[in-house]
Amino acid sequence: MEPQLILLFSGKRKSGKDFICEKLRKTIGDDDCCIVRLSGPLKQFYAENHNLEWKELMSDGPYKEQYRTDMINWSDGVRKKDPGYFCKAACQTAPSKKLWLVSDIRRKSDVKWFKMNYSNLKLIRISADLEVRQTRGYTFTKGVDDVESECDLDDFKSWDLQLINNCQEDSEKNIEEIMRSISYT
Ligand SMILES: Nc1ncnc2c1ncn2[C@@H]1O[C@H](COP(=O)(O)OP(=O)(O)OP(=O)(O)O)[C@@H](O)[C@H]1O
Repeated sequence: MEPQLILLFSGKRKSGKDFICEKLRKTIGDDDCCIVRLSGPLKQFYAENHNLEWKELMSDGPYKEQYRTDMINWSDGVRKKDPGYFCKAACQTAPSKKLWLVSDIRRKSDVKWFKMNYSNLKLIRISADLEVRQTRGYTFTKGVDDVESECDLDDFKSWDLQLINNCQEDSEKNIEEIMRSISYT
């Protein structure tokens, strides 16, 4: 079964993409929806290639940050040959649910791939103030924050929803707004 609706989430590091997706998943329930992470197959293939612990890479800790730059460069090489490689891999292994929450689109080529392969999409941009992101652990890192994976969608204009996520209250409003804007049976 193909999903009836796919929500694609984008946002700068520590804007709270994962936080919002998890909250939404809990609100909607696992029967109808699941989170799809493009970083899943990317990290899995990177770990296999480099003899690393995949589960550690998937967690939100220092291990992930340690390898972030190299992972970006390595995955850019893969994407050069096939821009949709990680999107395809993530969707092929995603569970069959009515609604997919894709938590980490980063490039115009990700948007393009989903538009080419699925019809019912909503694009959602999450943002948070720099100071707030800093309290969540963000520090500017050269080679991570000034490259395509972090900046390519900064000038993208066709968002269906643009949400500010600075605090708990914002996140609750955001969930309500997303819930109002989606429909599937
Ligand atoms: N509205 C919020 N209220 C409180 N804490 C939040 C909120 N949004 C995010 N956080 C916290 O901020 C941290 C970063 O959030 P999250 O991992 O969702 O960001 P992200 O955009 O997915 O980051 P990355 O791109 O680095 O994976 C987490 O510890 C999360 O719990």
